[in-house]
Amino acid sequence: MAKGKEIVLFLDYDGTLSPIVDDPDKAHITDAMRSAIREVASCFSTAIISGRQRNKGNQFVNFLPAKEYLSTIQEKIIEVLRENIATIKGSTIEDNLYCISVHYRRVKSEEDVGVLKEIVETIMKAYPDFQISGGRKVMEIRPKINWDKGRALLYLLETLGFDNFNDVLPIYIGDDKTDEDAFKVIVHIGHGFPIIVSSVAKETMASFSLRDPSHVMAFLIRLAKWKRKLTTHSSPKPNKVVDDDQKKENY
Ligand SMILES: O=P(O)(O)OC[C@H]1O[C@H](O[C@H]2O[C@H](CO)[C@@H](O)[C@H](O)[C@H]2O)[C@H](O)[C@@H](O)[C@@H]1O
Repeated sequence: MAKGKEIVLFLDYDGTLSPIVDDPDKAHITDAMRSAIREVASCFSTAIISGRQRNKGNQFVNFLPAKEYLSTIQEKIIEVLRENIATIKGSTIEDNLYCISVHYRRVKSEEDVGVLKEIVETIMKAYPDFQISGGRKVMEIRPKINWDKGRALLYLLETLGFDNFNDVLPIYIGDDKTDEDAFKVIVHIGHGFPIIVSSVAKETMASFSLRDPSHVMAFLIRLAKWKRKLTTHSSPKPNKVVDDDQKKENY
C-alpha cells in the first residue's frame, strides 16, 4: 500500500505513547519509547497531536482558531470551575490553555462523579459557545469551533505539501474519543491506517488496533526497521520541511 506514497505518522500522546496514570502530570514516556519515536521520526514525517498544552519554553505558534476564546477560558471559565468543584475530593482541573480538562479518575465515589458532572454541565450552560466532550475519566471543555484532531491532521498534511492525498499514506494512532475525528478523516481519504489503542473491543472508526503503549512501541520499531531495510535497497527520499506560513487559516 505504501508503494509510490509517503507515509506520514500521527500519534496521540496520553494512552498511546504514555500509559494512562492517575496523575496527568506524571504521564511520562519511557526512554525506550522516546528512542522508538526518534527512530521512526527519522524515517517518516511524524507529528504528535495532543489536546495538552505545550511545555513552557517551547516555541508557541499562535494561529489557532480558538484564540478569540482565550480570555473567556482563562479569565472566567477556569476560575468558576475551580471555585465550584473544590468540594469534590479527587477532582482536578488541568489548564490546557485552549481547553480545560476536568479530571475525575481520582474521585472515589460514583455519586461524587455524578455531582461533578452536574456542576460542570450547569456552569457551562452560561457559556453556549463552548462544548463539553467526554474522554477517559475526563470532561474536556473547549470552544465550539471547527477544530479537532481530524482538522489538525489535514492542516499538517497540507503544511507538509500534500495537496494530493494520492501521494500520502497517513497512519494515525490514538486511544480516546477525540482521536475518532482523525480516524474519520483517514477513512474519508480512502487510504491509510486509523489505529486505535485498546485492549478491549470498542465502537470506533479505526480499522486496526494495538493493545497498549508497549504494543505501539513494538509497532513503531518494526515500521522503522521495515523502512530502513527498504531504503538500503533504493535511494532515500528526504523528508519534507514544514513551512508554518502555509494556508493555516483554512483549518
Ligand atoms: O485530547 P487528547 O490529547 O487525547 O487528551 C485527552 C486527555 O489526555 C490526558 O488525560 C488522560 O491521561 C491522563 C494521564 O494518563 C489520565 O490521568 C486521564 O484520566 C486521561 O483522561 C490529559 O491529561 C487531558 O488533559 C486530556 O484531555
